[in-house]
Amino acid sequence: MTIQSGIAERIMVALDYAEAADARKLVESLKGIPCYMKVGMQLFYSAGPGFVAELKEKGYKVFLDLKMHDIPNTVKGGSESVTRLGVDMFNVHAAGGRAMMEAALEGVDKALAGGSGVKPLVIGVTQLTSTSRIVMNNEIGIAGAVEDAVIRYAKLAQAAGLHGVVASPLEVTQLKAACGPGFVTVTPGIRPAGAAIGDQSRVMTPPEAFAQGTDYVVIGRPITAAAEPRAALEQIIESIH
Ligand SMILES: O=c1ccn([C@@H]2O[C@H](COP(=O)(O)O)[C@@H](O)[C@H]2O)c(=O)[nH]1
Repeated sequence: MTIQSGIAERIMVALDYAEAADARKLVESLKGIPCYMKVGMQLFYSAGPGFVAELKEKGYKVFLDLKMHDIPNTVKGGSESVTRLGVDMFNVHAAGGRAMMEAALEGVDKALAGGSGVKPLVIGVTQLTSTSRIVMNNEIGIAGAVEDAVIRYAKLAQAAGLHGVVASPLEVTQLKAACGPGFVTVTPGIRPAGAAIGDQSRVMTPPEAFAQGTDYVVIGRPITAAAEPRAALEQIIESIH
């Protein structure tokens, strides 16, 4: 099939594997499809920066999804280090507060001043897509609707100078209205019709998510757990047209 690169470039494939060899096999099976690759904590903690370098050598854009959340000085140092890896995007928890997010941007600037060439997008995590209203209200202790909490976090992230947020596609319309169309939305919680929802809570199908105006969708298991991952990704791309 002909791959429409415009859409493929906005699909982030979550390489959630324990072994670099398994992630490598998946990447090989998707060869020629210009998707974004997402490296999360499972793969990064086992395979390390070397795997990010491999993906960059293969020409992929890389979202390093480590969701930093610590005191500002530590997040500044972490951000400096991941910027040096040459990632195109990384994230920090907006719940860490404005000073912490500003420190992340300072870390990026420090790495760039030291000669790292790529300026990554720095994205704030709002409410995880596995969090339902009941969990947020009764366990985490944040009152009100999830959308309201997401918008509050997003405005804080924007005030700190971040480029966008991770949220569910259900909040994209409100996010774009509150923060402007240029504020980047990265949306996991994507499930093709009929796919198992698993531990996700706030979900939409790929065409629905793009219809909301999201910039990027993050898709893991519907691709990685499919019998034929390449065919699964191709079907998702096809469904969006
Ligand atoms: O709120 C969030 C933030 C990050 N994720 C990550 O996205 C993928 C989703 O994988 P699926 O298998 O498609 O559920 C995964 O790597 C998460 O760590 C998220 O789901 N929600």
